[in-house]
Amino acid sequence: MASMASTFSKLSHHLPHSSTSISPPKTPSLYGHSPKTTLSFSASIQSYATITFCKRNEKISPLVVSAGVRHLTGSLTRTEGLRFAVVVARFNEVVTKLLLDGALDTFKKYSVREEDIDVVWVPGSFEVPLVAERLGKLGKYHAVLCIGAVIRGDTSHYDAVANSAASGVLTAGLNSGVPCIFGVLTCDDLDQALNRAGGKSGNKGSEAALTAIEMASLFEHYLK
Ligand SMILES: Nc1c(NC[C@H](O)[C@H](O)[C@H](O)CO)[nH]c(=O)[nH]c1=O
Ligand SMILES: CC(=O)[C@@H](O)COP(=O)(O)O
Repeated sequence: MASMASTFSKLSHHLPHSSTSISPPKTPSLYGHSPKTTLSFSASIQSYATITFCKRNEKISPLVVSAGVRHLTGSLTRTEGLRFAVVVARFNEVVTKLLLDGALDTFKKYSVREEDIDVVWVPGSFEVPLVAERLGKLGKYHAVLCIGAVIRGDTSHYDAVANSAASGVLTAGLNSGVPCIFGVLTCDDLDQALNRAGGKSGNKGSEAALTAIEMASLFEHYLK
């Protein structure tokens, strides 16, 4: 802590009087997200106050009034005790199985235990939201990851299923109060879908699992 104080106090010589921020130690970055700054303090605050703000693991209410701005972000590394449900649509199973594999690999990589994950299969993406909301309301899970693949056909059926899945998953989260993550592909053809299920455009199931971990952690550690 002494060396932290001296680092900050040295830095403060170079800081303007207005509020500024210091980056925290790097955590694994999310797809499309850069590691975010989570600590902020004013240059006018002396080192003692700075040390107080740096004790990130302390159980302090986020609503405590302080001279520093608190930036709250879910952690990808504090996954102990987090439980997840995954709802997967069987329609276009050749794609959704790959998305699920990607999600499960990611949970494993981030130390989520297998016994803390339940996978629930449903017929199609249209059925995903109802089940997601029920799972959220059970109060057993910190996040519900929704997986599906809607692929355009000849009629407007695609729009009905894709839009229902998207707004339904949003509603499931809002109604249950548990983060419901949208891992449903909406693609023009099978190639596009396979490219996003472990092909050349990555694996969206894996990316959605990262989002689920971050949101679960945010809720568990700061928003309850
Ligand atoms: N066409 C796709 C569907 N259609 C099925 C619906 O999701 C639903 O199961 C049916 O309308 C009965 O309610 N589902 C997908 O996941 N992907 C599609 O491309
Ligand atoms: C979701 C779809 O568009 C597809 O499965 C339905 O195909 P179609 O529009 O040709 O009936």
